[in-house]
Amino acid sequence: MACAARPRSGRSTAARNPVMTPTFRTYRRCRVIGWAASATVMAMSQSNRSSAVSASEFDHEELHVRRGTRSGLPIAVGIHSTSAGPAIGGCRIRTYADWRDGIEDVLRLSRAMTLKSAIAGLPHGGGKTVAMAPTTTWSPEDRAELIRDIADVIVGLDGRYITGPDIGTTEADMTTLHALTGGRAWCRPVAEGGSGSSSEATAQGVLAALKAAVSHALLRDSAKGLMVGVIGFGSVGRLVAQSLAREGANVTAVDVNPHLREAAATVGVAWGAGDLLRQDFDIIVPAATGGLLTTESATQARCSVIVGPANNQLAEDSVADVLADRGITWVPDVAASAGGVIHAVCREELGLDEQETEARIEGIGHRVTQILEQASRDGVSALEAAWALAGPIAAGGPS
Ligand SMILES: NC(=O)c1ccc[n+]([C@@H]2O[C@H](COP(=O)([O-])OP(=O)(O)OC[C@H]3O[C@@H](n4cnc5c(N)ncnc54)[C@H](O)[C@@H]3O)[C@@H](O)[C@H]2O)c1
Repeated sequence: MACAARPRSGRSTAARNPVMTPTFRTYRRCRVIGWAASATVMAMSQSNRSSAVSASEFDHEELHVRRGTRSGLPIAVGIHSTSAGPAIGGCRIRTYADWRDGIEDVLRLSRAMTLKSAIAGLPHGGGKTVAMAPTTTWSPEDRAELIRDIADVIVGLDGRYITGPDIGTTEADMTTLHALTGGRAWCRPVAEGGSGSSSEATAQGVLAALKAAVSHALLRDSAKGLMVGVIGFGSVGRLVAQSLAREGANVTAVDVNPHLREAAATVGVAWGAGDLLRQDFDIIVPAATGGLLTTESATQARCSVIVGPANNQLAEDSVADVLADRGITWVPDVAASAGGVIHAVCREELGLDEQETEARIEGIGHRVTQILEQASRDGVSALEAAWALAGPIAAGGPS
């Protein structure tokens, strides 16, 4: 049976900080370097796109936009902050309907990485690479040229940015990038000296975050007997679903790939249909792509807790207020999804063993409790509480 949502008091962030549309002013804070820099800014200033973006969101140290000399494809690297240490964040290769979506992606994702690193207590700021793949079919040779172009951009950043895998890149790509950039790429395969796949560590972090959220919102010490909907049965989603089913939760999963249904059945996970967010569940685990939570979907959501690994779950920051106002406990994805990056940093940089690394990942639960308690105490959204807690750390202050 799904639990009732609790309303909360307090003024919304959106009310205090009016949202701005992207304009020249929004972007001028970035040090835009490289190909089409001024065109980028001007095109954005003339754009009538309706997506709303807060001005502070794009307060980046650097935005590099280059056309690869071999591939001819646009590559953008956003460095949001290096205050706490070199910026870290994955390398995404994907097709965008409009190149401005790629720029927006790199800015949003690199900013989120600053918050994620700070919440996780890592000595790093946030960065991201977005390489815009062609809409037409391309060959493995074309792709290899793009990887070499990406390496050139990273080398040019003199150690201010370290990359890793993300949508469209693999551990094998990290082997290539590691070799071409003098080690500024993490998560090579374990056999090659890297920390390998981050999926298990990410799932462990999501489970720690979920336990903290269930304790805070539902006053329970486990998910046993609760109804859980998992959206996305991929690498992380299936590990989370399987673990919760083993714990005694009633787990239902959906995925756009219907072939995963059999795999779900073998681990005791039911297969659902339609939009789980609009169905009765205690907990929803977003484990597919970003942007699941819009003002509309947040208004119609019927669960008590939302916690999952998907990056950029909020279509815009103000959705965190909609969720909080409706009494839905949303765990910021920057906290819930940090297990993977904690694993990479602990294993590849800090020299910790697996046991010490696991303990650091479990610490996500403690951070989530802090965020949710502060949000309740101050009557603000979990996103605002996360920035209040981690903002000073992200700026290089005490942890
Ligand atoms: N893998 C990690 O270590 C890690 C770390 C941090 C964040 N994340 C984020 O977590 C999410 C899941 O990561 P993953 O590694 O499991 O990815 P994945 O690609 O293995 O799995 C994603 C799954 O979602 C499904 N999917 C896509 N769109 C969907 C939709 N609209 N509805 C239902 N299912 C849909 C895909 O078919 C796929 O099975 C991603 O957003 C990723 O960026 C992953």
